[in-house]
Amino acid sequence: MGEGLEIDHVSVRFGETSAVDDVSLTVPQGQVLAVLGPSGCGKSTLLRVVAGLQRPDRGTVSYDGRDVTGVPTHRRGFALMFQDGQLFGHLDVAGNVAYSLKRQGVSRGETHARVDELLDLVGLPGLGDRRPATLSGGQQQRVALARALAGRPRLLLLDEPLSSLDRSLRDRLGADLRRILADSGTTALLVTHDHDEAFTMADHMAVMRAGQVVQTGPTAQVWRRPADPDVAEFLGYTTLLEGAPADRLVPGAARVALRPQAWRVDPAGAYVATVLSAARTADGVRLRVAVEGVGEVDAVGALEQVPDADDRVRLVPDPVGMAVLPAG
Ligand SMILES: Nc1ncnc2c1ncn2[C@@H]1O[C@H](COP(=O)(O)OP(=O)(O)OP(=O)(O)O)[C@@H](O)[C@H]1O
Repeated sequence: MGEGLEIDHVSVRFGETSAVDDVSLTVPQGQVLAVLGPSGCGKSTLLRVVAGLQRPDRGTVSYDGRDVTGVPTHRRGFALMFQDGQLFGHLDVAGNVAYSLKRQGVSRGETHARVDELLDLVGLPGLGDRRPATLSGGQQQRVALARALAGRPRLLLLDEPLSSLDRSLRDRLGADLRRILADSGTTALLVTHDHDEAFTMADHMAVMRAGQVVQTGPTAQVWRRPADPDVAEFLGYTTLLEGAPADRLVPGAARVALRPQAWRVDPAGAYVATVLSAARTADGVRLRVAVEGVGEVDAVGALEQVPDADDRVRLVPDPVGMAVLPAG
């Protein structure tokens, strides 16, 4: 049995609802696994089982080969971090970070040094005497991470840690958290409904649907090779091509999923299309077009040239926005 977390055939029922249905997953020592799925798929329940806050009806949770299914939360050596940080407002930043160290009976001097080290790690040196209310949302999440890491947990459990932040901050902090977890060698399980959050923070991904795990693998691999159309749609692919159009785009492929970025308006493009609709977005123009010999797809263009419905445009396909799916 390997080192790290092992979830083995875990099921949880609430009355008629099968919240978690025979889920098995492993998170090897030092790895970050994101469990990605829509609201209600059972990911929070699964996280609660791992944390020891929910007893499974079936199955076991083990760490480093030891069954911890019956071990109380505070004796598992795991730490939790939630979407809204949940810092103690009456304590300053240092007091928040030191919280678990005090409870563990760590000496004052050692606590002081560890708090400084953790505030450095999360990019907030010197902010120890600030109150949480005087920090930005992103800074508060960094403090929450420092607090979670303080007791050197063998496993960090993260429940949508970035979802209360705005988009640009989310991307930046996500990349920072990934680096911090890697630098500290932390083993982590992240649950989220946001594919960007999963992608920025984790090396490996498990996609859940209706209580079950439907795909696992390295994040880039799941991204490039979604198991089925539902997974593809959940990952942000907006169109599915099957049969001849798929084969025309990617020779030999039976099904191809496309992101809007898979087609770019370009006068030099080899494909001819009729514009069905066009809308301005912050990143450019988003089009729905009917491509000759392919079908209806989304496309992107530059804001300088917003076409009208029924206009003819030329398009260049971009493989980066395409994923080949197994035949259905
Ligand atoms: N304590 C409970 N009692 C009854 N049903 C519950 C309970 N907790 C969760 N459920 C149900 O179990 C299913 C899975 O819920 P869960 O919260 O794990 O999903 P989720 O993917 O985390 O969703 P969200 O992202 O919205 O939190 C849902 O159908 C939910 O209604």
